[in-house]
This record gives sequence, structure tokens and C-alpha cells, in this order.
Amino acid sequence: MAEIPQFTPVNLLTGFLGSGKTTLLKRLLSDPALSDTAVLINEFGEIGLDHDLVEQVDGDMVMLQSGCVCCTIRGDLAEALRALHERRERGAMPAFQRVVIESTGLADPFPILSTLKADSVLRHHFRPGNVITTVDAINGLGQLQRYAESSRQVVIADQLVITKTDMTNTADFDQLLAQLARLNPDAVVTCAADQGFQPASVLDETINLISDSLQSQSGFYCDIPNALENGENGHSADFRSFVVTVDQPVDWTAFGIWLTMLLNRHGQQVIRVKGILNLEGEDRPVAIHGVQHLVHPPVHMAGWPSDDRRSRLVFIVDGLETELIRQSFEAFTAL
Ligand SMILES: Nc1nc2c(ncn2[C@@H]2O[C@H](COP(=O)(O)OP(=O)(O)OP(=O)(O)O)[C@@H](O)[C@H]2O)c(=O)[nH]1
Repeated sequence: MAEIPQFTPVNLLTGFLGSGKTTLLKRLLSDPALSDTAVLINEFGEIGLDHDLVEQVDGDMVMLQSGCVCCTIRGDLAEALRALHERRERGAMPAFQRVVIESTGLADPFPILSTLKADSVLRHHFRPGNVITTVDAINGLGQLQRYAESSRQVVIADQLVITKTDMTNTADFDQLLAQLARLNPDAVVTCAADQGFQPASVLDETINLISDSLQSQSGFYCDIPNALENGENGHSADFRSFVVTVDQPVDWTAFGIWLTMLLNRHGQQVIRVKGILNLEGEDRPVAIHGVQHLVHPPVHMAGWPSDDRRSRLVFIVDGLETELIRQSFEAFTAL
């Protein structure tokens, strides 16, 4: 049995809404070399775990076929890490060698990392590993200009992974690279869609100035350019998240028209939409992902994650009237 490391590295996988964190996490988890990894995420459903491939181990913990252990964060992060550590100590789970935390797309990475040093138990068993930030090649530049959350995630990264370069040949790409270099000149930059991209390399430890300064905890602060603090033109975000559910199966064509119209008109403010649909005439659910004006191709899932067969969509909007979206969705799907 593997030995428990003296200090287990905790890697943080962050990145703005819809930028490809879960997609990268799935690639990491499928690498046999990383089978001794414990993963902390908000929801199991988030990474679309195939339920035939996972084994329930203990309450909120599942073992993936790769050997990785996956846990939900229910309360706070420190509690989740302490529980992982305690289970490993008493042999109730494999002696994982590293932790990967997938944060939500709006999370500020700074408090997450300082948790490791602030907690009296954790600081004796864990240390900061890499901060890996995914950046969407299509929406990334606009998000950096508009949302301070996005800039903070870039500023703190050791590894910047640009996603969706396979979907764009936009001239903005050079501008995006320049902006990333301005915010964080030390980060290693890779593109997830490149042939040579090795997902596991994002966990390689590089010279890590930010983590070092967190280790010393001596008044670490981050100098984000003022123009970005409140976003472009002083824009201050008004994020709201809500869920729309529909009991009866949904007509794919009607849904497609509705989503396209919504994103054409309000894509700037619909920061993220994702969910699963129960489509008329289909046994399996279809996963839907939209990021601002961009709708990703729908994906047939292996099966329903639970007995709940309702279609449900999670929206994160900035300054849009949530009730109007709900009403228009219900009206469209009732046609
Ligand atoms: N073509 C392409 N699609 C990608 C790439 N990375 C992610 N996607 C797609 O982008 C959509 C969103 O990806 P996710 O991995 O769910 O993004 P996320 O950052 O985990 O999203 P949130 O958790 O909601 O913030 C999905 O439809 C992915 O298939 C990429 O490099 N190329």
C-alpha cells in the first residue's frame, strides 16, 4: 500500500463559468498515472459520472474505476479536506497522493488557497499544489474585461489552459494571449485541444511564487489593474443563478429555437446555461451547454443520473430578469 505523503499537494482547478474545468478534470481522471488522486467537487453529477463505473464507498464519497476517489464538498472546504485526511489515516480510503479541487466558475481562488494555511489541522498535512485555470478561447477575453472574478482566477494560476481553440480562429486570440501575459507573465500556457497537450502535465509543479507567498502568509495581495476590478466601464456584476425544470418530455426543435433566440438576444448576460433534457422519443438524457453566445453540441449521456426524469436547466445570468426567462422557457416547451 502506498505511503501517506507528509504534505499532500492540493491542486486547484478553477476558471470562469463554462470554460472547460470539468472537461479537463475528466481527462485528468482517465489517466492511469493519476489513479491515486482524491477529487473534491460540488456535485458528483457535475462530471457526469457513469454510474456503472463508480462504486459507492462511504456517504458522499465514490471510487471511480480509475481508482480515484471523488467526494462532494457539502459544508466548507476545510471540513471536506479534514474528512478526507481522517479517512485516509484510518485506512477507510486509499492513500491518495494528491488532491484536485474543482471550484465553481465564480469562485475566488484566494480564500480557497489560504484555507490550507489557516486551518490548524490542514497545514500539517496538506500544502498548496498548482492552481490550474481554464480560459475559454472564444469568450475568455470578454470575460477578463468584464468580470474581476475571471481576472483573479488568471492572476493566481500556475498553469493557464486555453480551451476551445479547436472552435475558433479568431483574431482575438493574440489579444487574449497578450492579456493573459499582462495579468500573469509567469504562468505556463497550454492549449487543451493541441495534439501534444498532456493533461497530467498541469499537475507538474513549477516555480510557484504565489503559493510560496501563501505559505509564508505575509500579507499576500494581488495587484489586479484597477480597470478590471469592477469590470469594463465600472460594470458591477449582478449574478443570479436559477433552475428551470419541466416535467413532460421536451421537443428538441422547439427547445433549440428557444435557446438560440435567447442567446442571440441576451448572450452577453446569459453567462452560463447547462442542464439535462428529457427529449421526446429518447430514452437517454441529453446534456446541454451554453456559454454566452456559444451553444456547444448536445451530448447524449449514458443514462439518467437518478430516478428524476425531469428536464432541468441551470442558468447563471448577469442582470437579467430571471422570471422572464422562466416564463418564456415554459411557454415555448408547452407548445
Ligand atoms: N470544442 C471544445 N469544447 C470544449 C472544450 N473544453 C470544453 N468544451 C465544452 O464546453 C462546454 C463547457 O465545458 P465544461 O467542462 O462543462 O465547463 P466548466 O468550466 O466545467 O463549466 P461550469 O462548471 O459550469 O463553470 C462543454 O460543452 C464542453 O464539451 C474544448 O477545448 N473544445
